[in-house]
Amino acid sequence: QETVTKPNVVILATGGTIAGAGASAANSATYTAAKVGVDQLIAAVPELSKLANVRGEQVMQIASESISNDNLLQLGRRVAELADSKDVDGIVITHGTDTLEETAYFLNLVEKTDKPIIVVGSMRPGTAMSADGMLNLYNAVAVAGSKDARGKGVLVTMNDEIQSGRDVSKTMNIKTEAFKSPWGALGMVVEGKSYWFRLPAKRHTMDSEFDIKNITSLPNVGIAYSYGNVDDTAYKAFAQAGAKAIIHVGTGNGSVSSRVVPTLQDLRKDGIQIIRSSHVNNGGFVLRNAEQPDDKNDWVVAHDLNPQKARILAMVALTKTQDSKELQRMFWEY
Ligand SMILES: NC(=O)C[C@H](N)C(=O)O
Repeated sequence: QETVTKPNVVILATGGTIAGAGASAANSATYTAAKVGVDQLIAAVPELSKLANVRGEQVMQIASESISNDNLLQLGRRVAELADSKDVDGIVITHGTDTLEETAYFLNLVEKTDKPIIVVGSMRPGTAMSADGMLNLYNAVAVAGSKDARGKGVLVTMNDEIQSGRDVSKTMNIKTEAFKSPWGALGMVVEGKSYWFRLPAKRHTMDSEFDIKNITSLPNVGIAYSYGNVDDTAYKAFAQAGAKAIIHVGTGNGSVSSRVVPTLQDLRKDGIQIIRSSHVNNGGFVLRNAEQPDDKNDWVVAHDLNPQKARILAMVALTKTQDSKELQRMFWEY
């Protein structure tokens, strides 16, 4: 009989709905997140042992809306330690879906490894009818253990799709078809096998200039949302609270209300970086000097990064530079 050596995959559990529990099987939306421990998650999918030698670690147990910068750093450091270990072939992180796109992008920027790192969650708790967590986890372990997932950056397996952690975003809060990228999925995972269609073009992991091992803390970056009749209250409050950068969530092209422009010009003169993004639903595409004179104002554009991803890159970038031109380069390259 042929002996196949199975890959070693570590599952780092952080909480979320994938570890959630409801009162009845009919509770697909009403439940408590972050209840079930990692050993129980693994035990619920016995088929994992056919894919890989799996072991679990409970890194934290929280709903992802409560993830802090310190949590991100803690998780990032543990991922780096495991990635450095010779007996680890791939890492899966179970995570709440609310900020999953932020954590996935953060790890994509700061982990210096080509080993697969997969972030996964679920839209329904494991106690619900048609719970999606088991299959999402099975797919995550399958991709984490596969050689062809190496070097593709941090990935997300939700709803049978393999998404780039850089691009993917939660676009819906109740359907299992929730995670989408404006530029499409990278591939599919079906019955434990991956099928690839495209590769990420942006810098990540091995090719990134950022390294979790050199990051001791992350700066305060705020996000201020635009709408009709907006004023500068939020921007001033973030500045007062010590923000080093403010992500402007503009309308359309990342446009800025005439009531807000002078404040943003002043804040920039005070040393705060102003980064223009957009709140359009299907992904923004903000270009320099379109609608606002960024060269003159010394502002930065987030290009296609949504506001919450722009915050992640701004925090990581500001650990290396305070120069707005360098910051803009990073926003084009990552
Ligand atoms: N579906 C989920 O995981 C939502 C939950 N609030 C969380 O992010 O932890």
